[in-house]
Amino acid sequence: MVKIIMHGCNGHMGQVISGLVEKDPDAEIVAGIDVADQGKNSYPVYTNMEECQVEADALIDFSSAKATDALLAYCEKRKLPIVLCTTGLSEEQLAKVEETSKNVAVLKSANMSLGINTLMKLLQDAAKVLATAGFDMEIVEKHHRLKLDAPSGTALALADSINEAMDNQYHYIYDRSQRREMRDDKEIGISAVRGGTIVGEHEVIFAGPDEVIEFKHTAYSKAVFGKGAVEAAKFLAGKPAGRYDMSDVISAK
Ligand SMILES: NC(=O)C1=CN([C@@H]2O[C@H](COP(=O)(O)OP(=O)(O)OC[C@H]3O[C@@H](n4cnc5c(N)ncnc54)[C@H](OP(=O)(O)O)[C@@H]3O)[C@@H](O)[C@H]2O)C=CC1
Ligand SMILES: O=C(O)C1=N[C@H](C(=O)O)C[C@H](O)C1
Repeated sequence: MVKIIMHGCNGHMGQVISGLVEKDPDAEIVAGIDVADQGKNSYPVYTNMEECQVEADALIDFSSAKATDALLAYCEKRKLPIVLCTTGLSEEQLAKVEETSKNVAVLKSANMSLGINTLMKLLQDAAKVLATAGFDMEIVEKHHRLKLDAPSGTALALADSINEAMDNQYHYIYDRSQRREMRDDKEIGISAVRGGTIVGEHEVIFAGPDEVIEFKHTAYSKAVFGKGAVEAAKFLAGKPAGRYDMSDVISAK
């Protein structure tokens, strides 16, 4: 039985995971942490992270980048493996994630779904052929009106995956509204759409002379992220310090 602390337990993803774990005989949420105790969880909820000293095997985080610094320090101090799913982290926070992973197991992934993590690999192969042949690459992401960060962490991760396969020759363009020049060969354009209740859509467009190839992933429910996060917590329990990602979880299955 894997014992989990749910950070951001009152939020949309915190509630999805609470529901999934209730039906899972191999996992249990032993405590939640959030800014308030709204009385909607069956486990104890702490509003002061430091006061939560409940024994656990892993912590799952879906909260806010504002909480990330304190959360990393808390998990490092407690030697508590952390599944970090919050997006919108700053460069400084990304460096802190690397530092923390020297002392405790950290699995950071902007998208916990099997589909997106498979797409990342497919895109590397596609880019090696198509970008090398001069195709332009653009990413368009669409999310619900409540999403705070843009572009999505997933859009950035997809771009990074492509860029890594292309020896990091590309730079990212987020806004063309002030530009009066043609697109350059080494850019990946990233555009964000926000509206309604769209769970999450990512399109990667390879546009070449007289032909276009599009890869598209659509999440139809937040459960795809929740399932991945619970699997990640089970995988991470008992792991030594280090940086992990969803490809480690998928290949261990
Ligand atoms: N990696 C992945 O697969 C996915 C990542 N995400 C990311 O996860 C994050 C959360 O998403 P979602 O659940 O939809 O967002 P919500 O806003 O619904 O939930 C976030 C929760 O965290 C709480 N919170 C805010 N600040 C703190 C803090 N300092 N300490 C503790 N809790 C805090 C919020 O409280 P309050 O409402 O009072 O502010 C809220 O209860 C986002 O960054 C999102 O992009 C989302 C889906 C999938
Ligand atoms: O905020 C969300 O909802 C999501 N955020 C993640 C991101 O920023 O990529 C993952 C998913 O697309 C949903």
